[in-house]
Amino acid sequence: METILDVQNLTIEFPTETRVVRAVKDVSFQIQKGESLGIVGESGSGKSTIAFGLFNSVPDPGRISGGKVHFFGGPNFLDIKGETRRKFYWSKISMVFQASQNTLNPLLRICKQVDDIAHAHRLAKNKARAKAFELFDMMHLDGNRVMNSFPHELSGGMKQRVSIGLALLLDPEIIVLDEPTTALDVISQASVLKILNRIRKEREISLIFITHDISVISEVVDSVMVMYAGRVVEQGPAKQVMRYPSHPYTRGLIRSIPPLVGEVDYTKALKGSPVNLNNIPSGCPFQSRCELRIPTCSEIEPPRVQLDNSVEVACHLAKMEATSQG
Ligand SMILES: Nc1ncnc2c1ncn2[C@@H]1O[C@H](COP(=O)(O)OP(=O)(O)OP(=O)(O)O)[C@@H](O)[C@H]1O
Repeated sequence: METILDVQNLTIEFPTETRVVRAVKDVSFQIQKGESLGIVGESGSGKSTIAFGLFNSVPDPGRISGGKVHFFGGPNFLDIKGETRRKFYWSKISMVFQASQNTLNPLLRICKQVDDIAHAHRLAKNKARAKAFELFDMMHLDGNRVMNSFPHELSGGMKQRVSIGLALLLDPEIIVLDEPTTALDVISQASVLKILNRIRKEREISLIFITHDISVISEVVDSVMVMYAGRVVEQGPAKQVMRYPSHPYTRGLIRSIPPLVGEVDYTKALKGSPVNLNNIPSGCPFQSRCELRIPTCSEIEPPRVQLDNSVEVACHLAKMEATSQG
């Protein structure tokens, strides 16, 4: 298997007036060619900041204070600057931003936006348009109608599929999708995910899905990384994590998924709210919401332990269970 992306100990900080907020702490993961990874966690857990980190474009006043990002076994991408870095985007790795349908230029017909991308990357206009037709067709869009439309003439779901189509225009090898389906109804969500999965398989593209909703991606990703307070609390093959979640937070996220039929049981929902990054207690950042906490949880931050099922988890209890079984 070819490693397409290797992220090692990525740490990203936002200095505030009183202290430095560590929005992403020591995050490591790898993606192989054609593989998909889901990054999951509640709002504020650091998911989007990781994506900006991969592109070395963390918004001010943020800064990457540690770690390395290697694409295709190359040098640390965080050391690469200027034009080389810019060219790399879109052609090798591209991103579909949160509410990306709103990032389409409202003043330009879609065909003009295709031309702009072609121009910026020195691609022949007719080739780019032909490719866009092909991609829109794959996204179940009527190419003629879409190409001649202004964004406001398209529905939210169509615009989202156009954005994804545009992200594929230069044949990137990795696409990062930040909440790609949040603005869509359930049917459009399922359809967009199905299409993306098909494209991934056909073209062997690697995908990173970022979402707060674990139910959205559980069926379409190979592996899952669960984030809490900027840390990875559980990470491993999606089937294992979904079937046998080891971290109490992951269990809470899964229990909070509303059933497809019947009443929503609010007693199962995750209790409390995410920890304030300005004021993380010592020990485990999840301790105040954890029903299983033990004294050690308020004293020592749990180290990551590797379980038998290839899952890594940062929880004292999981570590104790693993040790007692092993
Ligand atoms: N521009 C910024 N200035 C200051 N702090 C920031 C900035 N962007 C992010 N942060 C900090 O980083 C934390 C993580 O933000 P991030 O957007 O990565 O979370 P997220 O998990 O993607 O949530 P959401 O789904 O709501 O975007 C925030 O809670 C905030 O403390």
